[in-house]
Amino acid sequence: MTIRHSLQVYFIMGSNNCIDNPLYVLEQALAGGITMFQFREKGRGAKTGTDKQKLALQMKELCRRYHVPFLVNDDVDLAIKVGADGIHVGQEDEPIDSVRRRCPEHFIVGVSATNVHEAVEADSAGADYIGAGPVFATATKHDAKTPIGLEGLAEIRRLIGNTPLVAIGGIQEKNAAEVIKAGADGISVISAISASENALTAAQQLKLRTIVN
Ligand SMILES: Cc1ncc(COP(=O)(O)OP(=O)(O)O)c(N)n1
Ligand SMILES: Cc1nc(C(=O)O)sc1CCOP(=O)(O)O
Ligand SMILES: [Mg+2]
Repeated sequence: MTIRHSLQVYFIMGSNNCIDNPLYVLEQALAGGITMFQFREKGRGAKTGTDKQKLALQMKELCRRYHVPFLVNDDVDLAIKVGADGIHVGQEDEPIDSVRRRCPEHFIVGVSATNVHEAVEADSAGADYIGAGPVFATATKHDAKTPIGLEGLAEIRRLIGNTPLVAIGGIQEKNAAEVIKAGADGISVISAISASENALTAAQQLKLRTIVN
């Protein structure tokens, strides 16, 4: 599967994003058809050190069983150590050229963009995909920037051409289809799955809403 296609339903989660056991939630989401996963262990109550590494390895193994790419957020050293499929870095994380020098050649390297300038810069720097957002308001990331809206997402698509593009921030079943229509190759979500009553059906519904006819 190409990176573009893997972006269709890109689930992001850390242990502090869900009430249930995160491994149970992840397996339900995988069974429901998510196409990429990012381990994002940060914020209040997040695991650290060997506890974080152990959970990363357990989540990686689950993703391997479902043939879904396993990426790590921010923590390049951990991504390399656990044999992840890639890393996601934002504007305040390790620069992409430094990440490329340190990571295995096959690594998927995703880069965040909160505006058109950052998107064009990330594209020029050789990001494998761009995570653009927040598209809508979100309470999940305490330091999220001002929402760019569907217009901002469409402008980014116009400026980066065919580079794989995933939208993030406040995306739910009700607005997923319009995000794809605006030009994203896929949606990236945390709470739409991690805070749902049923992660399997939540993933299934998001997948149905992101199919382009
Ligand atoms: C797919 C995707 N897009 C954007 C982000 C946000 O990354 P960043 O700006 O580095 O913020 P944190 O997630 O590190 O708080 C992401 N993680 N994934
Ligand atoms: C991790 C993250 N990054 C964002 C960005 O704008 O770069 S918004 C966000 C949180 C997404 O959570 P939810 O799907 O629950 O809104
Ligand atoms: Mg980051």
